[in-house]
Amino acid sequence: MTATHTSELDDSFHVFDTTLRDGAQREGINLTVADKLAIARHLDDFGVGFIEGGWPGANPRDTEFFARAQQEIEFRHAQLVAFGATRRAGAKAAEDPQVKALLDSGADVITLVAKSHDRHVELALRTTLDENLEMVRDTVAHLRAQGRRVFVDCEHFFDGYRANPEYAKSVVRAASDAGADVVILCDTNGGMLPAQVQAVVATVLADTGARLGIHTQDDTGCAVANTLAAVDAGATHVQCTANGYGERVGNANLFPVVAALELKYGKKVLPEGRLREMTRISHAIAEVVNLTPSTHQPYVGVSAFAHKAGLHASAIKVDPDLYQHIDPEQVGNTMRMLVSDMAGRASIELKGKELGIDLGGDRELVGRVVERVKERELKGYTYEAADASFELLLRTEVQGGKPPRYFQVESWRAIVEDRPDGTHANEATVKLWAKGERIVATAEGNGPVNALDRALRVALEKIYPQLAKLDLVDYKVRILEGVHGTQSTTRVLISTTDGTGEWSTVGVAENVIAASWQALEDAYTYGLLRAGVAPVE
Ligand SMILES: CC(=O)SCCNC(=O)CCNC(=O)[C@H](O)C(C)(C)COP(=O)(O)OP(=O)(O)OC[C@H]1O[C@@H](n2cnc3c(N)ncnc32)[C@H](O)[C@@H]1OP(=O)(O)O
Ligand SMILES: CC(=O)C(=O)O
Repeated sequence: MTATHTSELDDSFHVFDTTLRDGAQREGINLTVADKLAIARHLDDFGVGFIEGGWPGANPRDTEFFARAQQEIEFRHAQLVAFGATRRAGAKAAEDPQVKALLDSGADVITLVAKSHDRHVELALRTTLDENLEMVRDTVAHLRAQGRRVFVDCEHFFDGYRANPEYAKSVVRAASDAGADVVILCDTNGGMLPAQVQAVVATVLADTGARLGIHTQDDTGCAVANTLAAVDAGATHVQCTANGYGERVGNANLFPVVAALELKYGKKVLPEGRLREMTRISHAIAEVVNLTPSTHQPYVGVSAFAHKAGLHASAIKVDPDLYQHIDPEQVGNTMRMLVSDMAGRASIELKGKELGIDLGGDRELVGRVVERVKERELKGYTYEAADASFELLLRTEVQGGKPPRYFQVESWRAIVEDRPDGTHANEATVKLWAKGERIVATAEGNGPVNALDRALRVALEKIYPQLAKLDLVDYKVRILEGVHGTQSTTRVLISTTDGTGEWSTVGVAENVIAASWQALEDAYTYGLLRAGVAPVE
């Protein structure tokens, strides 16, 4: 059995996470037992009350997960939940191997999925409506007799309620009367809207008196709203998944649901201080499932508190609350200023502050930076995606037009040789001056940009050994429509890391190699600045 539940939260409201069961049903997610254990630790750390770990007996991985989770994880907040179905028609729960596997999992809490839509009973289960009610009663009673706490997920509840409300409610009553602690109304096909959910939950609560929970899928884009509508109607148990992972388009996203409950409803659903860990935990789970975190996810996305419009920035300068619905720190996120051609003076001042560069309230200087950004963005540069190039531009203006410089390029050249056997040789030569020395370096690479990058490194590494730590981690090219009709320009964005941080730089030119060179030069210059190397005079 799982470790004793030690959370300071009471039982009157449940945050139930099903990332490891329904979340794992998302296309593209394929979790190992080690992944599941890692996610369970993150969810427990976040402070959810219940973690549905999977369907023991359905596959060896889920069976192993339950065995190992109970041995290896000391749950501080959550209780582990096993998921399975009601017994088969015409059999006894006590003799059903699937039900036995749920007990064998050792989980103290078991969620049973039950049919509550008459058509599903007849077509999918191929049994009678009465026998389905008996399957629910028998399975719940058997698990209760074995000392387990039971939740019942009423599959397709809302569609079933529309078709046959009395039957759908009779399934809720059967579960509750047999000893289920919570009966969860599921929008399995995800087709509901908030007003419908709210009305049905309120009626079922009034008519059955059962403790109700809510489980929503996001097929209408309303899973979070539907979950909150159910809470408004009296549901006291919400089933969600981290980052909204789940079957088809996904489930109700745990993070906005919990944030809304804590910050908008004033309900204490997490242990003290855990909400501030939400952004970190969302990203950590994305890392484990190997999916890039959505930048625009509410509350936890990197863009959730990123401000681009100049008018917004000018008000934020006075008070950040004027353009933010909460203080980002409440959920462990941070406010960011984006610099682009939509920026005004206030955006630049706030960005300067964020970068630790004192603009000293110099209106003329700030105005010059605004103009320069707008002028360069018109040519195709983009500074919201190239933070390091913006910082170099800002420092250049602060120093009266003198850029931070570590080397002076005399010339560069890249050659691509097409060979008769269809292969290509790429070679680049860079000639530059650094600390009074003229350096000529040549290198080969797997493409002309890679050859240039290597030649630049060869040229500079002896003088600046700090560059050895730098790695180019991303390279993006985009062809931009020409300002004057058919002529087009190329924009290159490069991301670089030194192992402790990452920065992006931009280059724009008619020629992709020239654009890449600009972005490379900025990347290396910024890397040296970050390493604390003093620019040469
Ligand atoms: C809405 C949801 O997301 S519910 C969660 C669904 N999750 C999954 O299905 C993932 C894990 N599932 C599996 O590994 C497999 O489907 C298993 C092991 C559970 C079952 O596999 P199989 O025995 O080969 O059956 P299969 O998947 O083809 O069909 C499911 C069976 O369960 C029956 N069933 C479906 N729902 C229920 C229910 N609530 N209560 C009892 N039986 C049910 C079906 O009628 C069908 O019975 P049949 O074999 O007599 O036709
Ligand atoms: C139980 C469940 O996952 C559903 O009905 O959607």
